[in-house]
Amino acid sequence: MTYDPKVIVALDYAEAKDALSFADKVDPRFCNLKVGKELFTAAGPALVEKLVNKDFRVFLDLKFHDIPNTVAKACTAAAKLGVWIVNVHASGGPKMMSAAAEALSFCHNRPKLIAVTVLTSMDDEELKAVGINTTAALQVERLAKLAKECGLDGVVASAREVPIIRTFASRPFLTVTPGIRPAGSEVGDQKRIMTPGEAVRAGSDYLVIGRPITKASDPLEALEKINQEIAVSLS
Ligand SMILES: O=C(O)c1cc(=O)[nH]c(=O)n1[C@@H]1O[C@H](COP(=O)(O)O)[C@@H](O)[C@H]1O
Repeated sequence: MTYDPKVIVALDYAEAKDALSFADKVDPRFCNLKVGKELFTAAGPALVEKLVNKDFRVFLDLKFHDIPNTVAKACTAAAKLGVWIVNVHASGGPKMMSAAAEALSFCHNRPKLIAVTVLTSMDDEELKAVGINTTAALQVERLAKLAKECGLDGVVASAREVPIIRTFASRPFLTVTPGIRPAGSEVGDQKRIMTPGEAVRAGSDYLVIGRPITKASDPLEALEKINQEIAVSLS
């Protein structure tokens, strides 16, 4: 594959048919796709394999967070689907992350393994509510360092934290950033947001974008506009 689109469209649909209808209209040159908990629970591995067979790079976003053995086995099962990226929660700890990385090292067509640091829907106050008395930025820094030490390929964080991550983890360590909101779009439940242009200027490798595309009156036009904003910001 010679193309490397920066957008990962979050296919947060309730049914396989909606996801497939979107995938039928877009070209893998213009976006990657993400299958998350809602769609995977409804449609399962068969849908993931269909998207992979359409030549899309698929990020299977199941955010595994369990004991090391369970997460390692779940990652191995995900690898068998031919996905591009799988993820775990960094707060599952270093033993869990290392077990996942080790399990994947034995897989044919090894997917990239990335760790969610602090969900983009959380701010400092939410962190405090779960007993983490530091800022989201410092917690992202701590967990991203841990993920790197455990041999992961990158992290999920907000684009706001990418410059901090880049001080200790240069490419090819990946920064995958949800919480992307084009200017004027609805913020919804996201807290640590940036526009597509700001995110790529901050150094984000891939931008995870759901509702601003999937809920737009014309999703393809919304994707095209975002791709244009990214191209302008990179030029
Ligand atoms: O791992 C993720 O993809 C993820 C991590 C995170 O911290 N925040 C976050 O929003 N996501 C996912 O990114 C997508 C964002 O969707 P929108 O808020 O609709 O753009 C959703 O599918 C989330 O599950």
